Amino acid sequence: MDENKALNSSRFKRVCVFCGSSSGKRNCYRDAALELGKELVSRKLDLVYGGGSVGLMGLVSQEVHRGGGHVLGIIPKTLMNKEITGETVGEVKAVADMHQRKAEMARHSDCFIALPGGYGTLEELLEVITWAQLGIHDKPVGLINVDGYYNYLLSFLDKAVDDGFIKPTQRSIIVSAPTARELVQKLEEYVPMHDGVVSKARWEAEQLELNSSLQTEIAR
Ligand SMILES: C/C(=C\CNc1ncnc2c1ncn2[C@@H]1O[C@H](COP(=O)(O)O)[C@@H](O)[C@H]1O)CO
Repeated sequence: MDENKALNSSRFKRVCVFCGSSSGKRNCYRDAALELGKELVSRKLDLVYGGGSVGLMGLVSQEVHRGGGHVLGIIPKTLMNKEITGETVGEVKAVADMHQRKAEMARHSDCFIALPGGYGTLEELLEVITWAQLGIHDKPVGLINVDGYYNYLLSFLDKAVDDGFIKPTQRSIIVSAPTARELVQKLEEYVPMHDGVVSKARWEAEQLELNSSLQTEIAR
């Protein structure tokens, strides 16, 4: 198959990106954010992210927006102050709090990608892995291990498997690769495991309920 055809026929439509609200101290992190933005554009994939223009979040979102992709930023009302998150490109969706934000980011996406980041990125990444482990969703989850940034996290997960806290089958929920291109390709090929304990249908119904009460709250 020719490469352009392969790039245009993704199993995904919308990709959720978790990444630093800072840019980090090394150029490789900024370069990786821009490269991910370009990769999404080349595959005609839309972006869902935490909103705002700070740090790597700003770089990815601006790159996708510049390339003509749709950008959806999901921001809690308390973070909507431009002094905190900066200007957001594309569509902005306001939510009540951080919990609603994560649920909405997940609901609007077909897969998840983490770039380097800090506590916020780790928390978002680990939550969607936990949801996959429970069977709440079966969307692929991956991280871009830019210049070995996540080596310690990946080693820690191996230690958790060795010591019996993570099942070997569940270790494979998280996919990693050094570049955006390699990671997206791996996510395209990812086959979800099915030994979760919670019904996906029930979770989706709960999200719908939460969403309608949220709309009422925001409208007030
Ligand atoms: C606290 C600071 C800026 C806050 N601005 C943010 N704007 C939008 N989204 C944010 C912000 N901070 C965190 N997030 C979410 O968490 C992830 C980034 O957190 P990290 O700790 O920087 O890794 C990101 O994916 C957002 O969804 C001033 O630094």
